[in-house]
Amino acid sequence: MVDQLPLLNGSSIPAIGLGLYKVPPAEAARVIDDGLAAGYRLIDGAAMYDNEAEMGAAVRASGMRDALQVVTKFWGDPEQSYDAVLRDFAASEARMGLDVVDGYMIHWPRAPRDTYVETWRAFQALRDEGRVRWIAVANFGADELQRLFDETGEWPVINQVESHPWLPQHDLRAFHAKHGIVTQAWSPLGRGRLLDHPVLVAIADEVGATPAQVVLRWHLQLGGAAAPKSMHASRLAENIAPIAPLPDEAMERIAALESGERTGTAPEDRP
Ligand SMILES: NC(=O)C1=CN([C@@H]2O[C@H](COP(=O)(O)OP(=O)(O)OC[C@H]3O[C@@H](n4cnc5c(N)ncnc54)[C@H](OP(=O)(O)O)[C@@H]3O)[C@@H](O)[C@H]2O)C=CC1
Ligand SMILES: O=C(O)C(=O)[C@@H](O)[C@H](O)C(=O)CO
Repeated sequence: MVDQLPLLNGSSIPAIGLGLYKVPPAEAARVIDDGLAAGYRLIDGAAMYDNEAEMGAAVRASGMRDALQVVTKFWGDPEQSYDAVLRDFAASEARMGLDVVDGYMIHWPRAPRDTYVETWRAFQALRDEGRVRWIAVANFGADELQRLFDETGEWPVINQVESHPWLPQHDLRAFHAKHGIVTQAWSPLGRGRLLDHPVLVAIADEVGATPAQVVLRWHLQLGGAAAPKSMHASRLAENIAPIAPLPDEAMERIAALESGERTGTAPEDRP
């Protein structure tokens, strides 16, 4: 059983979810079926991933709808506004064919447009109408989160941000923890690029696990969630299989890998 992390709205999410970025539409049903068989109960989709219809169809066909949390995201380009949210959400809803969407996220703050607060108000309206269970954001900084709260009185339940041993995001994690926001890591495996790092390979060898399992265990021990992606059934199972807690000295060796290196787009590069 995967750990559950409490959300500010009183519900919870599984600490490990299934990422769908770059899963081709024709492969999405198979990947989701493999994921559900392995134990995933949260699916991290987005309008931008071009596989929402297949995600919705796989969930409807699974016979497990009530046990699953289906997440999608508002891309916000070419327009990020109150009306654009209502329009894009209706399109996502129609593609997925689900009665309710569990989680809806603002994909990027797009801070130079200065429309993320009105965007958040549209998210609140969708939640209040019962079309979404919980509302969240991705790629927000602490100042942007604070402004959402100051102007609307509500924190997002999750901020999904790039995080892995090269980019642990300690300051942002501390801000989240102070306000009860869950940190959910995207590209939690550094897009697979850090899995052959000698330190991770050595720790994996010492604890009898794989480098991916060590990295995902590190995320859990930081108190956060993660949404790794894989096209392979064996890796999907590997990534969700629990391993024993890492000793403090292993956590310290992983902490020393911090370099600030990103494997994906920085928020300021998505204006
Ligand atoms: N909110 C946002 O802006 C963003 C959100 N995301 C979300 O985060 C999810 C995960 O991020 P993503 O960028 O996909 O990167 P990940 O860090 O999850 O890495 C995925 C890569 O690692 C490989 N991999 C996965 N498991 C293993 C394993 N056990 N051993 C070896 N290699 C492995 C995969 O290969 P293979 O598939 O061949 O197994 C793939 O190449 C996305 O799918 C998406 O849902 C991602 C980016 C931005
Ligand atoms: O996967 C996502 O959700 C994204 O937004 C990514 O495409 C992200 O923009 C990125 O890192 C592309 O390299």
